[in-house]
Amino acid sequence: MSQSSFSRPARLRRSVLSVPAINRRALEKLDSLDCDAVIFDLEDSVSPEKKAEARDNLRRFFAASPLSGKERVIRINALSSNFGADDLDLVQALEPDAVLLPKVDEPQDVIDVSDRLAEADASESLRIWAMIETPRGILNAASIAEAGRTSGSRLDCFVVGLNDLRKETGVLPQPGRAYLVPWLMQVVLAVSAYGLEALDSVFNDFKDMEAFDAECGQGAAMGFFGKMLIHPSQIEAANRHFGPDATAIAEAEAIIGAFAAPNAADLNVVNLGGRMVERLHLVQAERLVHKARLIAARHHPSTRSG
Ligand SMILES: CC(C)(COP(=O)(O)OP(=O)(O)OC[C@H]1O[C@@H](n2cnc3c(N)ncnc32)[C@H](O)[C@@H]1OP(=O)(O)O)[C@@H](O)C(=O)NCCC(=O)NCCSC(=O)C[C@H](O)C(=O)O
Ligand SMILES: [Mg+2]
Repeated sequence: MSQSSFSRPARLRRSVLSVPAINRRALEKLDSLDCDAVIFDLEDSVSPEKKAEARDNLRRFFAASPLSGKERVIRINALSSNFGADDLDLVQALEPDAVLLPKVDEPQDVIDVSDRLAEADASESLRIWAMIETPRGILNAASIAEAGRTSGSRLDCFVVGLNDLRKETGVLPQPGRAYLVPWLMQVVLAVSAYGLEALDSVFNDFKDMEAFDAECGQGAAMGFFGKMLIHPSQIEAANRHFGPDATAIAEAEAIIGAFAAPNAADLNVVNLGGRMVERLHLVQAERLVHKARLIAARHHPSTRSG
Protein backbone atom coordinates (compact mmCIF):
# COMPACT_ATOMS: atom_id res chain seq x y z
CA MET A 1 0.00 0.00 0.00
CA SER A 2 1.27 3.43 -0.87
CA GLN A 3 2.54 5.61 1.97
CA SER A 4 2.09 9.31 1.27
CA SER A 5 3.95 12.08 3.04
CA PHE A 6 0.62 13.89 3.09
CA SER A 7 -0.75 11.34 5.54
CA ARG A 8 1.84 12.43 8.12
CA PRO A 9 1.09 15.10 10.67
CA ALA A 10 1.78 18.54 9.21
CA ARG A 11 4.79 20.31 10.63
CA LEU A 12 6.64 23.44 9.67
CA ARG A 13 9.84 23.11 7.68
CA ARG A 14 9.48 26.12 5.42
CA SER A 15 12.76 27.74 6.42
CA VAL A 16 15.60 25.52 7.63
CA LEU A 17 18.60 27.70 8.47
CA SER A 18 22.09 26.25 8.48
CA VAL A 19 24.58 27.71 10.93
CA PRO A 20 28.24 26.72 11.13
CA ALA A 21 28.68 25.26 14.63
CA ILE A 22 31.98 27.13 14.85
CA ASN A 23 30.27 30.54 14.57
CA ARG A 24 29.27 31.51 18.13
CA ARG A 25 27.93 34.92 17.14
CA ALA A 26 25.56 33.33 14.62
CA LEU A 27 24.51 30.70 17.17
CA GLU A 28 23.56 33.48 19.57
CA LYS A 29 21.22 35.03 17.00
CA LEU A 30 19.15 31.90 16.43
CA ASP A 31 16.61 32.44 19.18
CA SER A 32 15.58 35.76 17.62
CA LEU A 33 15.11 34.40 14.09
CA ASP A 34 11.78 33.30 12.58
CA CYS A 35 13.01 30.12 10.91
CA ASP A 36 11.17 26.83 11.42
CA ALA A 37 14.27 24.70 11.94
CA VAL A 38 18.00 25.01 12.42
CA ILE A 39 20.77 22.81 11.06
CA PHE A 40 23.90 23.02 13.21
CA ASP A 41 26.64 22.24 10.74
CA LEU A 42 29.72 20.26 11.77
CA GLU A 43 30.54 19.27 8.18
CA ASP A 44 31.67 21.46 5.29
CA SER A 45 31.41 24.86 6.98
CA VAL A 46 33.84 23.81 9.75
CA SER A 47 37.53 23.26 8.99
CA PRO A 48 39.15 20.00 10.16
CA GLU A 49 41.20 21.92 12.77
CA LYS A 50 38.05 23.41 14.29
CA LYS A 51 35.79 20.35 14.51
CA ALA A 52 36.42 19.77 18.23
CA GLU A 53 35.84 23.44 19.06
CA ALA A 54 32.61 23.38 17.03
CA ARG A 55 31.38 20.36 19.03
CA ASP A 56 32.19 22.23 22.27
CA ASN A 57 30.14 25.19 21.01
CA LEU A 58 27.17 22.90 20.45
CA ARG A 59 27.51 21.33 23.91
CA ARG A 60 27.36 24.81 25.45
CA PHE A 61 24.58 25.97 23.14
CA PHE A 62 22.33 22.98 23.81
CA ALA A 63 22.89 23.33 27.55
CA ALA A 64 21.90 26.99 27.48
CA SER A 65 19.21 27.37 24.80
CA PRO A 66 16.23 25.11 24.13
CA LEU A 67 15.37 27.04 20.91
CA SER A 68 11.75 26.29 21.66
CA GLY A 69 9.44 25.87 18.69
CA LYS A 70 12.25 25.21 16.20
CA GLU A 71 13.32 21.78 15.02
CA ARG A 72 17.00 21.20 15.87
CA VAL A 73 19.14 19.19 13.49
CA ILE A 74 22.87 18.46 13.67
CA ARG A 75 24.72 17.79 10.41
CA ILE A 76 27.57 15.41 11.13
CA ASN A 77 30.59 14.43 9.08
CA ALA A 78 30.46 11.13 7.22
CA LEU A 79 30.95 8.11 9.48
CA SER A 80 33.80 7.09 7.17
CA SER A 81 35.68 10.32 8.00
CA ASN A 82 37.91 10.99 11.01
CA PHE A 83 35.15 13.04 12.62
CA GLY A 84 31.93 11.12 12.07
CA ALA A 85 32.05 8.84 15.11
CA ASP A 86 32.70 11.73 17.55
CA ASP A 87 29.95 13.74 15.88
CA LEU A 88 27.47 10.91 16.29
CA ASP A 89 28.43 10.52 19.96
CA LEU A 90 27.69 14.21 20.37
CA VAL A 91 24.30 13.81 18.70
CA GLN A 92 23.41 11.04 21.13
CA ALA A 93 24.46 13.20 24.06
CA LEU A 94 22.61 16.34 22.94
CA GLU A 95 19.45 14.63 21.66
CA PRO A 96 18.46 17.06 18.90
CA ASP A 97 15.36 16.30 16.83
CA ALA A 98 17.40 14.86 14.00
CA VAL A 99 20.86 14.04 12.71
CA LEU A 100 21.61 15.08 9.10
CA LEU A 101 23.89 12.75 7.16
CA PRO A 102 25.99 14.33 4.40
CA LYS A 103 26.55 12.89 0.92
CA VAL A 104 24.32 9.87 1.29
CA ASP A 105 25.09 7.60 -1.67
CA GLU A 106 23.14 4.46 -0.92
CA PRO A 107 20.68 2.88 1.55
CA GLN A 108 23.51 1.34 3.58
CA ASP A 109 24.69 4.84 4.62
CA VAL A 110 21.37 5.35 6.39
CA ILE A 111 21.18 1.81 7.74
CA ASP A 112 24.70 2.07 9.27
CA VAL A 113 23.77 5.17 11.26
CA SER A 114 20.41 3.75 12.21
CA ASP A 115 22.08 0.55 13.49
CA ARG A 116 24.59 2.53 15.53
CA LEU A 117 21.83 4.58 17.10
CA ALA A 118 19.90 1.42 17.93
CA GLU A 119 23.00 -0.22 19.46
CA ALA A 120 23.57 2.88 21.57
CA ASP A 121 19.92 2.85 22.64
CA ALA A 122 19.45 6.39 21.30
CA SER A 123 16.13 8.09 21.95
CA GLU A 124 13.36 6.75 19.69
CA SER A 125 12.44 10.30 18.81
CA LEU A 126 15.80 11.01 17.15
CA ARG A 127 15.16 11.21 13.38
CA ILE A 128 17.58 10.79 10.48
CA TRP A 129 17.74 13.32 7.65
CA ALA A 130 19.79 12.63 4.53
CA MET A 131 21.64 15.05 2.24
CA ILE A 132 21.05 13.97 -1.37
CA GLU A 133 23.91 15.72 -3.10
CA THR A 134 25.94 13.20 -5.06
CA PRO A 135 25.26 11.60 -8.45
CA ARG A 136 24.81 8.22 -6.74
CA GLY A 137 22.52 9.78 -4.15
CA ILE A 138 20.26 11.08 -6.93
CA LEU A 139 20.33 7.76 -8.79
CA ASN A 140 19.55 5.87 -5.57
CA ALA A 141 17.05 8.36 -4.12
CA ALA A 142 14.16 5.88 -4.19
CA SER A 143 16.08 3.00 -2.62
CA ILE A 144 17.50 5.34 0.05
CA ALA A 145 13.96 6.53 0.83
CA GLU A 146 12.80 2.93 0.98
CA ALA A 147 15.60 2.19 3.47
CA GLY A 148 13.61 4.26 5.94
CA ARG A 149 11.26 1.33 6.26
CA THR A 150 14.00 -1.12 7.12
CA SER A 151 16.14 1.10 9.32
CA GLY A 152 14.00 1.55 12.38
CA SER A 153 11.86 4.12 10.54
CA ARG A 154 14.04 7.00 11.75
CA LEU A 155 14.50 8.37 8.22
CA ASP A 156 12.36 11.46 7.90
CA CYS A 157 13.61 14.02 5.43
CA PHE A 158 15.87 14.52 2.39
CA VAL A 159 17.79 17.75 1.82
CA VAL A 160 19.13 18.42 -1.66
CA GLY A 161 22.68 19.80 -1.84
CA LEU A 162 23.24 21.41 -5.21
CA ASN A 163 26.72 22.73 -4.45
CA ASP A 164 28.13 19.23 -4.18
CA LEU A 165 25.98 17.97 -7.02
CA ARG A 166 27.18 20.75 -9.34
CA LYS A 167 30.76 20.07 -8.30
CA GLU A 168 30.42 16.37 -9.18
CA THR A 169 28.51 16.82 -12.42
CA GLY A 170 29.75 20.10 -13.88
CA VAL A 171 26.23 21.52 -14.18
CA LEU A 172 26.52 25.31 -13.98
CA PRO A 173 24.43 27.49 -11.66
CA GLN A 174 21.77 29.07 -13.89
CA PRO A 175 18.49 30.86 -13.23
CA GLY A 176 15.64 28.37 -13.54
CA ARG A 177 17.93 25.37 -12.85
CA ALA A 178 16.80 23.80 -16.16
CA TYR A 179 19.36 20.98 -16.15
CA LEU A 180 18.85 20.24 -12.47
CA VAL A 181 15.05 20.09 -12.41
CA PRO A 182 14.85 16.42 -13.52
CA TRP A 183 17.10 15.41 -10.62
CA LEU A 184 15.23 17.62 -8.15
CA MET A 185 11.95 16.05 -9.22
CA GLN A 186 13.46 12.58 -8.81
CA VAL A 187 14.06 13.45 -5.16
CA VAL A 188 10.51 14.77 -4.72
CA LEU A 189 9.12 11.61 -6.32
CA ALA A 190 11.23 9.36 -4.09
CA VAL A 191 10.12 11.01 -0.83
CA SER A 192 6.51 11.07 -1.96
CA ALA A 193 6.60 7.32 -2.65
CA TYR A 194 7.87 6.51 0.85
CA GLY A 195 6.15 9.05 3.07
CA LEU A 196 9.12 11.35 3.68
CA GLU A 197 9.64 15.06 3.06
CA ALA A 198 12.22 16.89 0.92
CA LEU A 199 13.82 20.29 1.31
CA ASP A 200 15.20 22.27 -1.61
CA SER A 201 18.89 23.17 -1.77
CA VAL A 202 20.61 26.28 -0.42
CA PHE A 203 20.93 29.37 -2.63
CA ASN A 204 24.41 30.84 -2.20
CA ASP A 205 24.00 34.43 -3.37
CA PHE A 206 22.28 35.66 -0.22
CA LYS A 207 22.21 39.30 -1.35
CA ASP A 208 20.24 38.55 -4.53
CA MET A 209 16.75 38.52 -3.06
CA GLU A 210 14.97 38.65 -6.42
CA ALA A 211 16.62 35.48 -7.68
CA PHE A 212 16.14 33.82 -4.29
CA ASP A 213 12.44 34.68 -4.32
CA ALA A 214 12.07 33.12 -7.76
CA GLU A 215 13.88 29.96 -6.67
CA CYS A 216 11.67 29.62 -3.57
CA GLY A 217 8.58 29.89 -5.80
CA GLN A 218 9.98 27.23 -8.09
CA GLY A 219 10.87 24.91 -5.20
CA ALA A 220 7.39 25.21 -3.69
CA ALA A 221 5.78 24.53 -7.10
CA MET A 222 7.95 21.42 -7.46
CA GLY A 223 6.61 19.98 -4.22
CA PHE A 224 9.43 20.70 -1.77
CA PHE A 225 8.29 21.26 1.81
CA GLY A 226 10.78 24.03 2.43
CA LYS A 227 14.30 25.20 1.74
CA MET A 228 17.66 24.92 3.42
CA LEU A 229 18.96 28.44 4.02
CA ILE A 230 22.36 29.96 4.72
CA HIS A 231 21.51 33.48 5.87
CA PRO A 232 18.83 35.14 8.05
CA SER A 233 17.90 37.42 5.12
CA GLN A 234 16.43 34.36 3.34
CA ILE A 235 13.94 33.38 6.06
CA GLU A 236 11.09 35.72 5.14
CA ALA A 237 10.86 34.65 1.49
CA ALA A 238 11.10 30.97 2.35
CA ASN A 239 8.34 31.27 4.96
CA ARG A 240 6.17 33.12 2.46
CA HIS A 241 6.61 30.72 -0.46
CA PHE A 242 6.50 27.44 1.45
CA GLY A 243 3.59 28.45 3.68
CA PRO A 244 0.01 28.74 2.41
CA ASP A 245 -1.07 32.22 1.29
CA ALA A 246 -4.44 33.83 2.08
CA THR A 247 -5.99 32.69 -1.23
CA ALA A 248 -4.96 29.07 -0.68
CA ILE A 249 -6.31 29.15 2.89
CA ALA A 250 -9.64 30.61 1.73
CA GLU A 251 -9.93 27.92 -0.98
CA ALA A 252 -9.12 25.18 1.51
CA GLU A 253 -11.72 26.50 3.95
CA ALA A 254 -14.31 26.56 1.12
CA ILE A 255 -13.56 22.90 0.33
CA ILE A 256 -13.87 21.92 4.00
CA GLY A 257 -17.15 23.87 4.20
CA ALA A 258 -18.52 22.20 1.05
CA PHE A 259 -17.97 18.71 2.42
CA ALA A 260 -19.29 19.70 5.85
CA ALA A 261 -22.69 20.65 4.37
CA PRO A 262 -25.48 18.23 5.43
CA ASN A 263 -26.26 17.23 1.83
CA ALA A 264 -22.59 16.31 1.17
CA ALA A 265 -22.32 13.65 3.86
CA ASP A 266 -22.48 10.78 1.36
CA LEU A 267 -20.91 12.58 -1.60
CA ASN A 268 -17.37 11.96 -2.80
CA VAL A 269 -17.42 14.74 -5.36
CA VAL A 270 -19.01 18.21 -5.27
CA ASN A 271 -19.31 21.23 -7.56
CA LEU A 272 -17.52 24.15 -5.92
CA GLY A 273 -18.19 27.27 -8.01
CA GLY A 274 -17.78 25.38 -11.29
CA ARG A 275 -14.84 23.27 -10.19
CA MET A 276 -14.86 19.57 -9.41
CA VAL A 277 -13.70 18.88 -5.88
CA GLU A 278 -13.22 15.35 -4.55
CA ARG A 279 -12.62 14.02 -1.07
CA LEU A 280 -8.92 13.72 -1.86
CA HIS A 281 -8.91 17.51 -2.12
CA LEU A 282 -10.55 17.64 1.30
CA VAL A 283 -7.55 15.80 2.76
CA GLN A 284 -5.19 18.31 1.14
CA ALA A 285 -7.37 21.21 2.32
CA GLU A 286 -7.42 19.98 5.93
CA ARG A 287 -3.66 19.60 5.89
CA LEU A 288 -3.18 23.10 4.51
CA VAL A 289 -5.49 24.65 7.10
CA HIS A 290 -3.69 22.74 9.85
CA LYS A 291 -0.38 24.15 8.59
CA ALA A 292 -1.87 27.66 8.52
CA ARG A 293 -2.94 27.17 12.16
CA LEU A 294 0.56 26.06 13.13
CA ILE A 295 1.94 29.23 11.56
CA ALA A 296 -0.65 31.42 13.28
CA ALA A 297 0.07 29.74 16.62
CA ARG A 298 3.77 30.51 16.10
CA HIS A 299 3.06 34.21 15.90
CA HIS A 300 0.12 34.35 18.31
CA PRO A 301 0.62 31.58 20.88
CA SER A 302 -2.85 32.25 22.35
CA THR A 303 -4.44 30.84 19.12
CA ARG A 304 -2.74 27.48 19.73
CA SER A 305 -5.31 24.70 19.81
CA GLY A 306 -4.95 21.26 21.38
C1 LIG B 1 27.54 33.24 4.23
C2 LIG B 1 28.00 33.74 5.57
C3 LIG B 1 29.47 33.35 5.79
C4 LIG B 1 27.87 35.25 5.60
O1 LIG B 1 28.16 35.67 6.93
P1 LIG B 1 28.39 37.18 7.33
O2 LIG B 1 29.51 37.74 6.52
O3 LIG B 1 28.53 37.24 8.82
O4 LIG B 1 27.04 37.84 6.84
P2 LIG B 1 26.36 39.13 7.34
O5 LIG B 1 27.34 40.14 7.80
O6 LIG B 1 25.42 39.56 6.27
O7 LIG B 1 25.49 38.64 8.59
C5 LIG B 1 24.56 39.52 9.21
C6 LIG B 1 24.24 39.00 10.59
O8 LIG B 1 23.60 37.72 10.48
C7 LIG B 1 24.34 36.74 11.17
N1 LIG B 1 24.31 35.49 10.40
C8 LIG B 1 24.83 35.29 9.20
N2 LIG B 1 24.59 34.04 8.79
C9 LIG B 1 23.91 33.46 9.79
C10 LIG B 1 23.39 32.15 9.96
N3 LIG B 1 23.55 31.22 9.01
N4 LIG B 1 22.72 31.88 11.08
C11 LIG B 1 22.58 32.82 12.05
N5 LIG B 1 23.04 34.10 11.95
C12 LIG B 1 23.71 34.38 10.84
C13 LIG B 1 25.75 37.28 11.28
O9 LIG B 1 26.38 36.71 12.41
C14 LIG B 1 25.49 38.76 11.43
O10 LIG B 1 25.11 39.01 12.77
P3 LIG B 1 25.52 40.36 13.51
O11 LIG B 1 27.02 40.43 13.43
O12 LIG B 1 25.00 40.22 14.90
O13 LIG B 1 24.86 41.46 12.73
C15 LIG B 1 27.10 33.17 6.72
O14 LIG B 1 25.81 33.61 6.47
C16 LIG B 1 27.16 31.70 6.90
O15 LIG B 1 28.12 31.17 7.44
N6 LIG B 1 26.08 30.99 6.50
C17 LIG B 1 25.90 29.57 6.73
C18 LIG B 1 26.95 28.72 6.04
C19 LIG B 1 26.63 27.26 6.24
O16 LIG B 1 25.96 26.89 7.16
N7 LIG B 1 27.14 26.41 5.34
C20 LIG B 1 26.78 25.02 5.36
C21 LIG B 1 25.44 24.83 4.70
S1 LIG B 1 25.54 25.08 2.96
C22 LIG B 1 25.34 23.49 2.39
O17 LIG B 1 24.96 22.65 3.11
C23 LIG B 1 25.66 23.19 0.99
C24 LIG B 1 25.25 21.76 0.64
O18 LIG B 1 25.96 20.81 1.38
C25 LIG B 1 25.49 21.61 -0.83
O19 LIG B 1 26.30 20.78 -1.21
O20 LIG B 1 24.83 22.34 -1.56
MG1 LIG C 1 27.18 19.57 0.44
